[in-house]
Amino acid sequence: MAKVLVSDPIDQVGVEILSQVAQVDVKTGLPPEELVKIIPEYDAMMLRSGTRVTKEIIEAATQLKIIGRAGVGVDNIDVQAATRQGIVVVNSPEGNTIAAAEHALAMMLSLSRHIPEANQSVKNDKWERKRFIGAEVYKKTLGVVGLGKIGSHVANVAKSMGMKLLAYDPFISKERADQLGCTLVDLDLLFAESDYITLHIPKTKETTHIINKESLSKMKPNARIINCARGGTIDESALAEAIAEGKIAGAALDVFEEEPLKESKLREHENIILTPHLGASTAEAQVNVAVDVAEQIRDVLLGLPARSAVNIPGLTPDVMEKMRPYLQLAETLGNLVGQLAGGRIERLTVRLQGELASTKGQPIVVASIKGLLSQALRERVNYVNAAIEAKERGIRIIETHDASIRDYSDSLHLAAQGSLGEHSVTGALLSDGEIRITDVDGFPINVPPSNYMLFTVHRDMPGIIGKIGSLLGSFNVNIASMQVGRKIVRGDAVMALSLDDPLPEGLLNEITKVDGIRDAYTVKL
Ligand SMILES: NC(=O)C1=CN([C@@H]2O[C@H](COP(=O)(O)OP(=O)(O)OC[C@H]3O[C@@H](n4cnc5c(N)ncnc54)[C@H](O)[C@@H]3O)[C@@H](O)[C@H]2O)C=CC1
Ligand SMILES: O=C(O)CCC(=O)C(=O)O
Repeated sequence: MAKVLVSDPIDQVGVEILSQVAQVDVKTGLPPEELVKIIPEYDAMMLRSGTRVTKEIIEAATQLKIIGRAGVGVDNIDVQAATRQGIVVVNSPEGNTIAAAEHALAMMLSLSRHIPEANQSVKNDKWERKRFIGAEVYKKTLGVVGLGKIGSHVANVAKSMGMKLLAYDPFISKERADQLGCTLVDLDLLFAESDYITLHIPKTKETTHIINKESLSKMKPNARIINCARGGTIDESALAEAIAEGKIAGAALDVFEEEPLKESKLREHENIILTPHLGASTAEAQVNVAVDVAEQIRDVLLGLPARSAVNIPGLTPDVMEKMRPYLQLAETLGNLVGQLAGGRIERLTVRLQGELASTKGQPIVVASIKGLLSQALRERVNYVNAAIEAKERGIRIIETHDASIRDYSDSLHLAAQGSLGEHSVTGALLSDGEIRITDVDGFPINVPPSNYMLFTVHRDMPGIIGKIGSLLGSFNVNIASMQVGRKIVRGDAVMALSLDDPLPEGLLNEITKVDGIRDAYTVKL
């Protein structure tokens, strides 16, 4: 039975889903050295933001097939290392959207009305009504940085509270911003005009310290900043300094450069509100993300696709479902051409032909590479790491589309340059989804792929086929089917044989000695 490690607290419903297919061990708060020790036992891992899945942990995870992040951000996982090792990383892109948006809105109102300090004051037996004069958000300007799922919900609610909305997001169209009632502006204008600035961006190279000493100096003295997105997007010492000097009015932070927050000047100011990464911490969101991610882990352990994989570009379940027969075709042809071309492949050309030419090529290319590398890497190559493995091996991948080639209504042509020279194969799908190899090295044939195959290039002359048949028979190798393809009579021809048994050692050499045989290749599909 598969084993799943749950390394952060997740809702019980997630554990129940995982338990349908696996033994589930809930071990939270493990130190990294302990995690490295136990991770080799596990097939899957499920976590929130509390566990850091480092390269070291991934390299020790020899059985791991999937890492599930019960939440949005995967910045606590070394996704690159996981990809390299063929481990699928999934998340829950929408399960906690509302929770995080509502937390940001709660932070904005708490900042405006001094709720945390007023609460503390009453609990300290005081009644300080004059001390806590607040500000209304009505008719104030909210600058939303990052107009994705959470930013959009914040904008929607803020609009209904009568706020004016500015937004900065270089990847969002003006139409989408208009729909949300936001005016798209550049960052400097957003900083200069906003009374409230709320961040809803991932942490990237571009967004690291997007709020810094310089940007803080552009803000209004009454500006208040809210960050319920990612730590590291704000330069925390510059922020503490700006607030200490009265350059801006306050900040509310849920996320930090380092979590848990260590010694920090942020703690010193009354007009800074701090929460311990609670954006997703609602009962509803925790059920949503636990179900979403546990279902994906269950599916992957059952051999089904994951719906929100962050490291299988282009291969969403929809695409997988629609393209499955073509992906199978591509894998088979990749495997075949890889063996014909020998090891040390330098180049793979993938040509989508006929009606297939209008299809997005990337999934088919990835599947072809997976097939190509499958002899060398076996189960270590999958849809996650195929492209990266090819790149690291220096294999040039060329994708072309040609709608004018219509031998079959659609077909796939793969050519590979390897240590045995340049070889090509073409294949198509029959109406029942069966795969046919329709061309080898330019010779037309029509054979289904089979476990063991023998291909020969020979002179088209009487007697050759019989000789090969007898030779195979003398070694007790049974022929399941045989096809010959030629371009011209008595020129060169290709013979494709499906065999019930693998070729015994030495037989291939005997075959190449037969008069008229130019080349012979044995292939295992
Ligand atoms: N505090 C918490 O507990 C939670 C935090 N989050 C975090 O909130 C953030 C937003 O999440 P979602 O809205 O779900 O993500 P999303 O992917 O839907 O939206 C992110 C938006 O940021 C934009 N963006 C990317 N680079 C940008 C840049 N340089 N400048 C401006 N905009 C940029 C993208 O175009 C996108 O529209 C993420 O970092 C996520 O990890 C999410 C849930 C809970
Ligand atoms: O799991 C959590 O509580 C953190 C959620 C979060 O930050 C995210 O989903 O990006």
